[in-house]
Amino acid sequence: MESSSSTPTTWTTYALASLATVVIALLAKRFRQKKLNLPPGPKPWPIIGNLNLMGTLPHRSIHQLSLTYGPLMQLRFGSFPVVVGSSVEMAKVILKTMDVTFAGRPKTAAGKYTTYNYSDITWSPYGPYWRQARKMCLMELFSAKRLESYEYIRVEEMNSLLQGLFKSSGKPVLLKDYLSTVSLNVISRMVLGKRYLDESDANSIITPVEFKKMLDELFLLNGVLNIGDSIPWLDFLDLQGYVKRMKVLSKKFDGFLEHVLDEHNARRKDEKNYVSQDMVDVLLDLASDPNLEVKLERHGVKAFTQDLLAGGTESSAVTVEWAISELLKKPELFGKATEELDRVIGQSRWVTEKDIPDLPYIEAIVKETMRMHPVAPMLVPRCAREDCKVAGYDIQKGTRVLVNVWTIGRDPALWEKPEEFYPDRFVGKDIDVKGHDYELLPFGSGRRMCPGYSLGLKVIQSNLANLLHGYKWKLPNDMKPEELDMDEIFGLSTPRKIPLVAIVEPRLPRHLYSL
Ligand code: HEM
Repeated sequence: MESSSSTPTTWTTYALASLATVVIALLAKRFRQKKLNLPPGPKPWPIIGNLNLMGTLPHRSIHQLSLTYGPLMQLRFGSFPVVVGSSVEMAKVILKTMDVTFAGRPKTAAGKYTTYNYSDITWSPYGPYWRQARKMCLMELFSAKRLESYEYIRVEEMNSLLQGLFKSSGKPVLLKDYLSTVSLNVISRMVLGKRYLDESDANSIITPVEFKKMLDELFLLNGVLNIGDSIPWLDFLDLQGYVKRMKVLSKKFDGFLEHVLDEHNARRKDEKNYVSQDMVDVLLDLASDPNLEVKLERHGVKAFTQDLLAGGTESSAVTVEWAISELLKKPELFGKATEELDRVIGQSRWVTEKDIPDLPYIEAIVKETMRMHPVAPMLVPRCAREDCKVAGYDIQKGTRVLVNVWTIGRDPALWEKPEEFYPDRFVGKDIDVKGHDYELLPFGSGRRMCPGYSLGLKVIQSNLANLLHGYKWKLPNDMKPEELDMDEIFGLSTPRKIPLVAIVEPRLPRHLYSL
């Protein structure tokens, strides 16, 4: 009897106790959140957060918002807080003072599906695997010695660009095609040991056109705002169809990379006095090293290889195309560049990489192009690895962190007439692009800074210098400079929306073009 009469009381007690616990937990959470001093930002909508405020060019939408909410702003993309730094001071805090805290990368569908489940360098989380990858970049892949040893490749490929343009003199040319062929061939020969994607190679399993399309798709898919990344419970619907495209793309890349690794492994096995000749060889050597701190698996070698091919191809071509476009809009600047080239180099030879430090105006054009058209306008997203405070505001662990270098490049407090393409602003100024001048960060800064920046810069500077040294440039069909469209499209890189078409005429003695 006693037990039966006490049962309902016990249940009621349990139920009340549980309810009280839930209420206390909810109140505690609310109380904790209330106490958080989050950076200012627009009020988020339920479910979508602030995604409704993002236009087709998110860096521009975010720029507009930062004019209202200030240099440290918090947005919400679906379920995730996103903090944006938009000033030199904030860039310095995020990329230098608190670099270790913000050295993570968010988990995205692109990282999962297109980079072998985050096994590449760009999307791998901060930790021993990524640290080892960066060490390899520093010591093996991009050491000054190795880059110098590949100079002959860069020269040969640039020569074929200059020759190709000579053959098309007087006719409209699609500059980007020429530029991405050079970049692709340079990086392909350095990383894979040969052009691989040579039209004339009967064994080639992929055409250059197809491969460039794959790289364009990779850059686009790595830069898009995929709804499933922001609203995980909608992920399975793949509303924009991006995940499907990622899976198709990764299959294509994998087929190609498998072929590359098989060929390299065969040579390692068959050649008597085998020595490593290219970056894939170096990666395979490292993968077979038993003393490596963290094992590098076959899929890791493929992921790194793809990263290097992608990082090395698109960005340099995009930057040179923007530079020539800006000059065509302000043709009087061609004269300043050629005056310097004629004075320093003369009319009897081409420009070499070693000449670049003697060509401050060319360097200034490159910097000005990177200020106005940074390839990655908000760098690559980072992720807070722990709760922390920036400028007195609370930033929660897992927050995605962007640095809007596009906004910094347009800050009127830093740049006079920021909308104007004016390379002279850099002449005689001690500002470089190597990650310590926070007003100009096209390669980022800190631990996650672009490891390929010195290669990228070499290709951009020497290609641009020779394009200006060797050719006169004009717009086709008597197009006026003001009619040249300067719209961009957003992805992981930010190229011209309408590729540049221009007409070139040689400006050096003819015999120099038989390269
Ligand atoms: C114009 C040329 C280039 C530009 C403007 C550029 C820009 C960038 C930027 C902005 C980042 C992100 C930095 C950050 O998160 O703070 C990055 C990362 C990276 N870049 Fe580049 N890049 C260029 C060329 C290259 C080249 C030539 C390679 C390799 C061949 C390369 C490989 C990478 C890799 C692997 C990362 C990821 C680094 C990490 O997460 O630790 N890039 N690049």
